Order: sequence, then structure tokens, then C-alpha cells
Amino acid sequence: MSEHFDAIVIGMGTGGEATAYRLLAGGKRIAVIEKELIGGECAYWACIPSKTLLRSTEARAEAERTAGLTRPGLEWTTLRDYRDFMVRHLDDTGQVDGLRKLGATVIKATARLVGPGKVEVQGRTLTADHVVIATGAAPSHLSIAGLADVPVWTNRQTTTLTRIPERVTFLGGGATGIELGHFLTRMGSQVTIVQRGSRLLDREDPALGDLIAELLTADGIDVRTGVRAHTVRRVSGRRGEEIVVELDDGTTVDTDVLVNATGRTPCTASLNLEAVGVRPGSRGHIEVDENCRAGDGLWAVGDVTGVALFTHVATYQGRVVADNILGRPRVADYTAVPRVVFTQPEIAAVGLTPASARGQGIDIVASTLQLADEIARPYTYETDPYGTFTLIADRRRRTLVGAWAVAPLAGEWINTAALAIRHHLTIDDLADGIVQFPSYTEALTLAADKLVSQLQ
Ligand SMILES: Cc1cc2nc3c(=O)[nH]c(=O)nc-3n(C[C@H](O)[C@H](O)[C@H](O)COP(=O)(O)OP(=O)(O)OC[C@H]3O[C@@H](n4cnc5c(N)ncnc54)[C@H](O)[C@@H]3O)c2cc1C
Ligand SMILES: NC(=O)c1ccc[n+]([C@@H]2O[C@H](COP(=O)([O-])OP(=O)(O)OC[C@H]3O[C@@H](n4cnc5c(N)ncnc54)[C@H](O)[C@@H]3O)[C@@H](O)[C@H]2O)c1
Repeated sequence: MSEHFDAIVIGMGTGGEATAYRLLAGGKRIAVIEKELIGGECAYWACIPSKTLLRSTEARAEAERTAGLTRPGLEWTTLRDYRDFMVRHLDDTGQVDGLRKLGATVIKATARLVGPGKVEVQGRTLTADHVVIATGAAPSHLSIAGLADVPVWTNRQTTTLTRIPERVTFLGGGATGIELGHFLTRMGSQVTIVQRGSRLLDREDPALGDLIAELLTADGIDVRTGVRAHTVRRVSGRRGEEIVVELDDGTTVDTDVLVNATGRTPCTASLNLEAVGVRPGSRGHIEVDENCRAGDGLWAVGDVTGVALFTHVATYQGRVVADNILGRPRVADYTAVPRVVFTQPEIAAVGLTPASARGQGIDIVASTLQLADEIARPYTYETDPYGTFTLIADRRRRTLVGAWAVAPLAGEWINTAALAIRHHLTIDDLADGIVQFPSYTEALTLAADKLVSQLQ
């Protein structure tokens, strides 16, 4: 017997949850299907544990840079227990019960499409007016000789670790490698980051990549850019079993733990997409239109769409899809999605990079501030003040198109720049702002003011 629903959500990470809760609030009868834990990657193995772990190392380093404070102790076992609490001890009973109380049918198993509006799970066939795919992404496959013979960690083993390894090597210098590498170096591990691209965070402004490499190197990380691992071997060394990573510049890295942080690929293999006539795009993603629609009565949200692999984007798309299903037509607008790497200091970017702006034919004008030379807050905040901020504007329209910062709390105050870009504020609007003194956000007004002068 088939069971019919208004909507079925496949995958209950952030994107699936955002869709499901909004549909439930809108009075829809829904089924949600999750093969692992309701809450998905972010809640258990990504954003939440990584930010929880990083906060203690950040607070300790901040104390060292604050007048009158000395280095506080850091108890790994207490931090580890708090991390376990924050990831709900990898138990989603509360989430399952909560959804059931709201009226959802919750199924913990792998779902498979068997036709338009038809989903097979645990031998049952469910039908629905709408099917929402929210199956996320998984670590990309690595092709390196010898890899099958050595243990390779992903973000999952790294964020759930119980012991701090002596030596850790990250393949990949994106947000995952930088955040988790930064945490581990501050916990005493000897960390190496092997980055194929010529810079860390290679989709950002090159100036940002250079700055981060300097900061991470100063923190003790061995940053190797423009190189690739071609072979890995397990050997018996002085300290017992170890892994030797051979790089294509002729150098090697000896390590205890090897982490694949080379990016993520959308999860579609288990879905049987052919049944609904969908072929994954070039990056393995499900292509969606401006409403996040992948076909008739078929929608996709989150990492599986390959749009921008962030929790806030998955949540946003979930709201867009739910509103469309609820009969409130809504278009997704990805202008000014903030991108923050939670190191200390934080690395934050939003909008276009200078290269992407030029690629769109925009004549740009930029202003870079060394914050300690320009505003008071860095001095009241820390004894060794630090921070760089760049604002990028469209010369002709005078609107803001991009910004980045490497500075304390940048992940918070970059959101003001995000709002300004999203709502097409001009540099004149920003320069006319009255901003709390002393705050890091003052940099935004000051940089805008400098751009106004530059354009006179
Ligand atoms: C280390 C790390 C740190 C991160 N930190 C941040 C951060 O600080 N901020 C931020 O914005 N983003 C961060 N991200 C990115 C963020 O985790 C993802 O963008 C987000 O989790 C995507 O949510 P999602 O719902 O699309 O997918 P997921 O959370 O991956 O959920 C997909 C779900 O679908 C389930 N599923 C898959 N196939 C099926 C099937 N056939 N049937 C049933 N269920 C299925 C999976 O089990 C999974 O639970 C981080 C990522 C990593 C790796
Ligand atoms: N704070 C956050 O919001 C946060 C934190 C972590 C991850 N994420 C998101 O999760 C997604 C995955 O992050 P990620 O850092 O794993 O991937 P990524 O794609 O952002 O970065 C991977 C990096 O690895 C490099 N690389 C690829 N193949 C390589 C190889 N064989 N050897 C060495 N380097 C190689 C690439 O040049 C790239 O710079 C991203 O979209 C990211 O934005 C977000």
C-alpha cells in the first residue's frame, strides 16, 4: 500500500530541517527520511564541533593578548566533553521526537526515487505532491598511490577525535584544513597543510591567501602551497607506525594522521535520479532553477545543489523551497553570501573578489585599511593590535560589491558589509553612517569614506 504526503524530504541536515519545519508550520503533511542523524553534517561533524573546539583555543590566545591577563589553562578532557555535549553525543532522539510531535512521519533509512513523486524506503513506497532532495555532500574522492593502505581521516574523525595526535597532515587548504589545522596546532600537534592551489583559500582574493599563510606559519603550521601528494606509504619509524606523504616537488612529510580536506562532492549516488529524469551537473550536483526547483514537483536544497556549501545557504534554500510549496512564490538570490573561516583572528569575506568583479566587467575601486593604524578598537581590544580590511566598490555605480577582513570578530561585523552589498548601498550611504565608537565596524565607514575621496 502506498502512503501519500504533501511533501517528502530526503536528507535531514540543515537544508532538510529548514524545509521540513517551515512546511510543518504551514500545516503540510510531510514525511522526512534520514539515513544517519537528523541534523546532518553541520550539527554533528562539521560547523558545531569545529567551532566549539576552536573557541577554547581562541579564548586562550585572546587572553594572552589582553592587558593584565595571563595564559589560561586548557583542559582537553573538559573541552572534549563539552564538544560531545554540543554534538548531542551523536544521538538524534530529541530531533526525531520533536518532529513526530509536530506531526511529521520520520523514517530513519536510505531513500531512493522510483518515479516522479515516488520514493521507496524500507520496502515501502511513499508518494507526494512534492519531493525535496537535501542529501548534502561528502568528502571528495582522492586518487593517490598507496592511499588504500593507510588510514585516512575526514572531517568526521577530526571533529570527533578523543586524543590529540602528535603530527597531522591535511591535504587541502580550504576552510576545513585551515580551521581544523589551526585548532590542532594550538593544541600542540605538529600540523602540515598541503595545498594543491598556489594559495590557501584559493577562491578568495590572493592577498587574503598570502596573509593567512603568514598567520598560520607564525602559529607553527607548515604551509606547503602549489604542491600535490602523489604517493603515501605506511612505514615503521622511530615512533612506531607512521605515514610518509610524498609530494610532487620532491619533498616528503612524515605524519601520524592524514586528513582528506580536499573538498566535498554532492551526494546523489543512492538516489536513483534516472527515475525522475535528472542528470547530475558537471560537479555531481543537482541543478536547480531560481526557485530551487529541479523538476516538476521536485526540489533540491543545500550542498547537493553545489551553489555554496554553507549551512546558512542550505537554510536559506530550505525556506525558499518551503515558501514555494506553500504557495508563496519565492526566488533565491545569492547576492552577498558571507564566508567566514573561524581561525583567530577570523577570516571573513563577502561578495565579489577583485578578480570575479573584473570578470563581470565591473570597473572596481578598492580601499585597504590596516586597522591598528586607523581605528581605536584594535588597541582597546588587544595589546598587539592587528587586522586588515578591504572594501571593493563599483566605480561607476558607487555601490559596494565585495569586502574581506582578517581581524578579531570579523565574522560578526562582515555581516554589515553583506547587508550593504545585498541592498546595493552606495559608498556615500556607508560613509554617511554613524557607527558605534570604538568598534571594528568603524572600519567600514572609514574605508567607504576613503573610497569617496578617491573618486572625487
Ligand atoms: C569541517 C566543516 C566545518 C564546516 N563549518 C561550517 C560553518 O562553520 N558554517 C557554515 O555555514 N558551514 C560550514 N560547513 C558546511 C556545512 O556543514 C554544510 O554546508 C551543511 O552541513 C550542508 O547541509 P545540507 O543539509 O545540505 O547537508 P548535510 O548536512 O550533509 O545533510 C544531508 C543529509 O542527507 C542524508 N542522506 C544522504 N543521502 C540520503 C538518502 N538517500 N536517504 C536518506 N538520507 C540521506 C545524510 O545522512 C545527511 O544527514 C562546514 C563543513 C565542514 C566539512
Ligand atoms: N567556516 C565555514 O563556513 C566552513 C568550514 C569548513 C568547510 N566549509 C565549507 O565546506 C566545503 C568543503 O570545505 P573544504 O575546505 O573541504 O573544501 P574546499 O573546496 O573549500 O577547499 C579544498 C581545497 O583543497 C585543495 N585541493 C583539492 N585537491 C587537492 C589535493 N589533491 N591535494 C591538495 N589540495 C587539494 C583545493 O585547491 C582547495 O583549495 C566548502 O565549501 C567550505 O566552504 C565551511
